[in-house]
Amino acid sequence: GSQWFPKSIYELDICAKRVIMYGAGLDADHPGFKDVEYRQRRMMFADVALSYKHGEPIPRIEYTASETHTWGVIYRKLRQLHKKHACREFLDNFELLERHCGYSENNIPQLEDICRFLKAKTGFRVRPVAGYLSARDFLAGLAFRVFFCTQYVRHHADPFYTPEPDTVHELMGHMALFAEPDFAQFSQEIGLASLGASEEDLKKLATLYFFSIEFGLSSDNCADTPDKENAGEKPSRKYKVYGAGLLSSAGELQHAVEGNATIIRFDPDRVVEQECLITTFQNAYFYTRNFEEAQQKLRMFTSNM
Ligand SMILES: Cc1ccccc1-c1ccccc1CNc1cnc(-c2ccc(C[C@H](N)C(=O)O)cc2)cn1
Ligand SMILES: [Fe+3]
Repeated sequence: GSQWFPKSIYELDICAKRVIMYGAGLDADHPGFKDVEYRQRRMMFADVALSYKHGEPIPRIEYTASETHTWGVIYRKLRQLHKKHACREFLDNFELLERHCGYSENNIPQLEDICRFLKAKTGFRVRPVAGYLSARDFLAGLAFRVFFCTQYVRHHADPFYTPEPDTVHELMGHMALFAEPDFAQFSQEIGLASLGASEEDLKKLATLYFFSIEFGLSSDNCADTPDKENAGEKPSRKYKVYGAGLLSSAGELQHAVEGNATIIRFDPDRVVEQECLITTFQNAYFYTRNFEEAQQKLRMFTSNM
């Protein structure tokens, strides 16, 4: 029969319980796997997420000294890289998070405070999630301007790249741009297109999400965007970053914009052919001029789906 999808924001409670991987990176080779204390801590976070219902305030977490230390190490490193490589919209909204939501190197912000801030800015909400949802359930949230967020902190063993999303990724990567109207609209339209979509179309939309919201680059706000004349000179700083998976990983961020990564124009017909790598750096990244352009190309693509 036809695919079920949530008809109201309250039915996201059903999606949130359909966790498919509690510890995507917690298989045998993940540093957290052997750490019993870490695994027990993860179970506490899962309980909070599974008992959350839409409309309730998000429970505040008392983070440990170890979690806060890991956060601080990453925060200081990422903020240096953000200043060089993050797009203007990200930087402007991140400053608001520092001013209004308790963002600092000594404090892991609370989802409840961020939720109130985003609701006032673009109507976006966040809600806790225990781990990976299916692409269908995850994208359905975006249709209602709801973003499922993990609340646990990555294991301290490798702070600059972790194979699974954690709260550092959500807070340092995703939150700032959900305060940006054009980005919020683009995100919601991916979600709307996913409601009731066929498995084939859903996979395409998840890949478009992946290479934009998670790993996207933009070229509009670069002082020295390349033109023909200086083609032969040293590679100028051509791209800025808006993808959360890059903005939360010091390792992959430097790989994408300081290494010699493959960077291709964001054209949906080409993007959907690219394989999404879940536990390593991507083979290629896609850039758009700006969110307006990405929005137009997405609409063209989904109207022909
Ligand atoms: C493969 C999959 C499983 C479950 C649900 C959806 C999918 C799926 C289907 C199609 C396209 C992409 C996906 C997976 N989507 C994603 C989205 N985000 C991540 C991801 C994002 C950030 C991070 C953390 C980052 N590396 C860091 O170190 O900060 C780690 C993983 C990984 N996969
Ligand atoms: Fe993410």
